[in-house]
Amino acid sequence: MQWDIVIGLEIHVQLATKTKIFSGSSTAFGAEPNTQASAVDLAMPGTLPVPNEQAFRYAVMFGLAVNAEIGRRSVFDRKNYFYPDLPKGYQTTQLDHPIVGPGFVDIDLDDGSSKRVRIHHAHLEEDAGKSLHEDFDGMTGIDLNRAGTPLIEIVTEPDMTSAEEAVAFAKKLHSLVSSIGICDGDMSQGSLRFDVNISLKPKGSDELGTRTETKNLNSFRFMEQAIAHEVERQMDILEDGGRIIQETRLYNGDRDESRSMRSKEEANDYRYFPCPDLLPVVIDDAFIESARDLLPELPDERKARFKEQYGLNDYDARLLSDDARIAAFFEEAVGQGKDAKLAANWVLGEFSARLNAEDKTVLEAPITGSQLGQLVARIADNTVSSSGAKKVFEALWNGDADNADAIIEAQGLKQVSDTGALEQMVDEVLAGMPDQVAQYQEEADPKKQKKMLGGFMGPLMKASKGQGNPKLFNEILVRKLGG
Ligand SMILES: Nc1ncnc2c1ncn2[C@@H]1O[C@H](COP(=O)(O)OP(=O)(O)OP(=O)(O)O)[C@@H](O)[C@H]1O
Ligand SMILES: [Mg+2]
Ligand SMILES: [Mg+2]
Repeated sequence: MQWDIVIGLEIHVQLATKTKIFSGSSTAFGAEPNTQASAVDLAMPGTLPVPNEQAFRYAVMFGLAVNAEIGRRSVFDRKNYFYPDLPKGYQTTQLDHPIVGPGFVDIDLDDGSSKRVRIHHAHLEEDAGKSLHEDFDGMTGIDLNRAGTPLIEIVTEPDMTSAEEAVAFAKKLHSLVSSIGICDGDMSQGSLRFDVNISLKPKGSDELGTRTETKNLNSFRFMEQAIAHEVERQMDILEDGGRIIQETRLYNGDRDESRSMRSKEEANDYRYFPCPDLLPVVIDDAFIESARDLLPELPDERKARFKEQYGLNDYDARLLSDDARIAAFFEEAVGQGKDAKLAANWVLGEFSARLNAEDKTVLEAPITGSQLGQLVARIADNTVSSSGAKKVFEALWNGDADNADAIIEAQGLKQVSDTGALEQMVDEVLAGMPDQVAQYQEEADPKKQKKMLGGFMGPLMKASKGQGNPKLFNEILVRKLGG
């Protein structure tokens, strides 16, 4: 039997506010456990929550960035459940009146096509605390520093049909929330967490199958693995004539295993009701417009600009525009914008490969965009050959000098582009190879002739101690041999 895969995502995005959503406690990461949880965060009797305006501003910025309607009147509800890291006994969240209504995000796929993923809504809520199992023997530690940290939960429609699409969407969302500055984007600190809802249906069928939800994936790689794992598990069950139980599952990426956390039958009854401590929040036009003013260029807009301004193709433009830091590095390297395609090749090629190999982010790179830009300019104006440029790059990266010109000078990598000198070398080399010259001139097939040119290049490069400009050598050769 052939199956269609159906995927919908719920994404928790930690908002980059300085303080919590309903109190003045700090949200800074890494403090001593339980030093940043106030009486309000723990809902001690007699305390009252005070909404953090910045959290609303960030949520509205997100809504605008995903083309969504903004909820003009959003209401907080209590979602009641019992868990050790939830001291209030309920999570303050939004159910029926979220701050962000329906919107969409367009994703680019590897085959060059693009696809629209609809956002069902996004709501504001507070995070819970954290249970710590590692440092405690026979006990669980509770750290409430995270309790009350503002989140938006983004819920998509079940529009994705493969792990590739789901990961592309997740990456796009990561790029979006980081670019607009509402989230620090640090996945290792849990700033973005993905819940993946997956079901299968017979190929072509209109009816959705029963879904499972795999919770709390915090890396793109685990997300991809968890989807592959769950699709296979469901397929095995369905092909054996079984049925899928709607349940929440946990995936262990280190072991590539998943287990059931709870089924729908044993699911919590959350007893949602409007929070009596918080009034509905009304968002007016002025607030929306001031949030819009804070939005920087969005990745999609940047991509369009890169194509237009620098003449890049769609693929390069996307790779360079998704991450604001890579985009900034590229634009620094491009300088006046003359050699954009070459700069793009170096940023996406040598530079990115080096970052990957050393597991570094752009910000940790030992060279700046303008340093790379100077090297690119020297390649473009023929001062250095492409093989010489690799040596210059290496030296820049290692900090041997802080600019390409100094390295080209110190390592004698300057190409000879003085035509007079090059012509003389060509004359001397050709004089020493009369048989090959005759052979070339007798050859009628231009393709074969072109190949034969290679035979002269070796001796020419040798004669110029590797510093002759190959392009110019080639031009001179063709001219002299042809005439
Ligand atoms: N048949 C299905 N197959 C795959 N995904 C589905 C299917 N039906 C719904 N979904 C997706 O499941 C998600 C449902 O999220 P939603 O927040 O509405 O409910 P929930 O998971 O029951 O609640 P909670 O927030 O408590 O986890 C959405 O992303 C939706 O697109
Ligand atoms: Mg949900
Ligand atoms: Mg869910």
